Amino acid sequence: MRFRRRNRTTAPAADQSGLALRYWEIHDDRFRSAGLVTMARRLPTLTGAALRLAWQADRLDTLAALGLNLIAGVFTAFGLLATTGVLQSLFAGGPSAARVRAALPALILVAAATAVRAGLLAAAGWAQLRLKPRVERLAETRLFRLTTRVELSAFDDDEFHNAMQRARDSGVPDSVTVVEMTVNVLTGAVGVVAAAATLGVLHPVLMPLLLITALPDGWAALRAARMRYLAFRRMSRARRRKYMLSDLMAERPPAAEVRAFGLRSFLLGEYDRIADAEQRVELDVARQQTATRVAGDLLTGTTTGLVYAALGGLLAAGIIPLAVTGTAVLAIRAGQSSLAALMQALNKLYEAGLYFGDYLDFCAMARERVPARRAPTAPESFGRITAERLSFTYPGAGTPALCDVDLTIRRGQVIALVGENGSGKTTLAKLLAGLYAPDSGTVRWDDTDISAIDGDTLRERIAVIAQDHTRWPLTVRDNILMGRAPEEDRLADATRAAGADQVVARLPQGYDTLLDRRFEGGHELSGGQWQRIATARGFYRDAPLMIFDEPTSALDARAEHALFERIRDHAQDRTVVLITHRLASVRYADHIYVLDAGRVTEHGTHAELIREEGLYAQLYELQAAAYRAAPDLQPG
Ligand SMILES: Nc1ncnc2c1ncn2[C@@H]1O[C@H](COP(=O)(O)OP(=O)(O)OP(=O)(O)O)[C@@H](O)[C@H]1O
Repeated sequence: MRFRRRNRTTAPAADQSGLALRYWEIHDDRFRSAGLVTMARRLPTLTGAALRLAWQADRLDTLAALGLNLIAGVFTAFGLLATTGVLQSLFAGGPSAARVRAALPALILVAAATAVRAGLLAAAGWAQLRLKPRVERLAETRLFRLTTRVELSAFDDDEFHNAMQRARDSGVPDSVTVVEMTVNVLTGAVGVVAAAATLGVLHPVLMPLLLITALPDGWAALRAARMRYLAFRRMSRARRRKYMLSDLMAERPPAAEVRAFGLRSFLLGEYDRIADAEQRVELDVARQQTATRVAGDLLTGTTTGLVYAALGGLLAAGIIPLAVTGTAVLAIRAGQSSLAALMQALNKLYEAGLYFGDYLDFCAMARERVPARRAPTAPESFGRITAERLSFTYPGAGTPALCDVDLTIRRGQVIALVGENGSGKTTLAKLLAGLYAPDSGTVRWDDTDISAIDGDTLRERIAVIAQDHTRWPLTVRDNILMGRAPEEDRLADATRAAGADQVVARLPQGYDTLLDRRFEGGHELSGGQWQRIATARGFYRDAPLMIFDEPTSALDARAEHALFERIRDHAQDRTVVLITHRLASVRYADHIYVLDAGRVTEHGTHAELIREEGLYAQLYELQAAAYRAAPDLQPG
């Protein structure tokens, strides 16, 4: 089963409940795969996968959970057969005391079988409980191992997000349920087989009667489970939207803007709209489920009545004696309760299997998007980086973000990427950093095509200070080290180079200050202070290629000037790609590339580009004119 591409409709469409759908409500045509027959075919694979997961989580507990349940089943059959001995002795002729005495050995066997069975089931239950947290942890760890390795473009894909959300929401918790229910199905099945075998030994006609009583209930339970799952899938996009809105209303970062822009009623309105749609679907499901359950109960009552009538008929016709009829009633009762447990477990297994199937599908989908490990590692450094005819379109975007871009960077140079908003500078930087793979064209480090080398080792050699850098809710130290080994001297150098030393000096616990106000003792930084910390992170990596994307957008004039000076100093033995709109600082770059609508339209030194009188000259002149416009405000 694979994810099919859904029609990416943005126009409102009507659904079964008459709702006008928005983009987050569009149907998934994979609903058909939740059918009973498809699912029945898939169950062995799913239970196999779940048991493998359990086996990897803990072999001993898996063996104990399965094995002890099986042995307990043998004792169920044994106890039932011993009951026949008790009843036969009790229904035989002679004085009551003698009959009770005769029944005593069989009675002791019944008691012993019941006690052993209870002990075995308790031990199996304990093993199951121990298995639970381990399986869940393993499933979750596997998920995060994949989500942190998949190619970056997966995060631009709505299908990937939907699948990931479902896998996280229900797939992970239900991996445990599938394991648990597989064991319960086995337990129930063993109980049913024990009761059926007992009935078979008593009289062959009795065995099918037991099965007839279970069918209606099983049918109703499976149908109800399928309804719940379909509703869950149908609303998965809406749920994502709802989570997003709840984060906007209850998380710290947007809290100030929610108030400043008076967004409260807008957000609550959107939330209500989605919650209403979700509620309508849920109420609909509740109604259908109740109807199904009532139908199932009616049918179960009827079939049970018929079974007892048949048993009475067999007794009246003298086909089975009274003692056997008594045991048969007990065996049918025991079998029915095992069947009910089996059906309940099968039902939960079916339902959890649907969600666990989503988890497995997501893992398979993510695995396909994990970049292949390549043997060649990235060179330690380079003499020259060349990009040739690079083109790239974001997944689902109509127009390319980059088109036939050529560029050369020599070691030790500062290269500037300049252009208006949306011209493709950040995208080009991400391609140079190996974060996105180009659709066509190549990036080479000397003669090595970076698409042929291991991505992780390549990124080790590159420091990217992103425009939208993450404000990690960690200590200052961890924010700069980013998991690398701590070296106090280098940490101090990097912090100083980024101008973050003044920030750290003012913090109550210095490098150990937690930068998250949501926790006690947490501290918040200003935008510019955060930017200095992010820059220090880049300097600490000490990579041969450094990419600074708008590193001074939040800095004051003095800090901006100082940072550009330091970036130039750093470029002496490293190479810097600088993206900035501050053209006064760009003039000192060794080479400037001007991008316009994803293409390089001009390149050269500052002086050459000014002489060319193209886009760069225009933008530079605009900024310079802004300073010349008020000569009376200029110093001196
Ligand atoms: N993740 C994405 N998915 C789809 N389109 C994107 C994505 N990121 C950027 N784009 C689009 O690609 C184009 C280039 O964006 P990019 O961020 O490279 O521009 P930029 O030159 O860095 O802009 P700015 O100066 O505003 O930072 C834009 O049209 C933008 O809308």
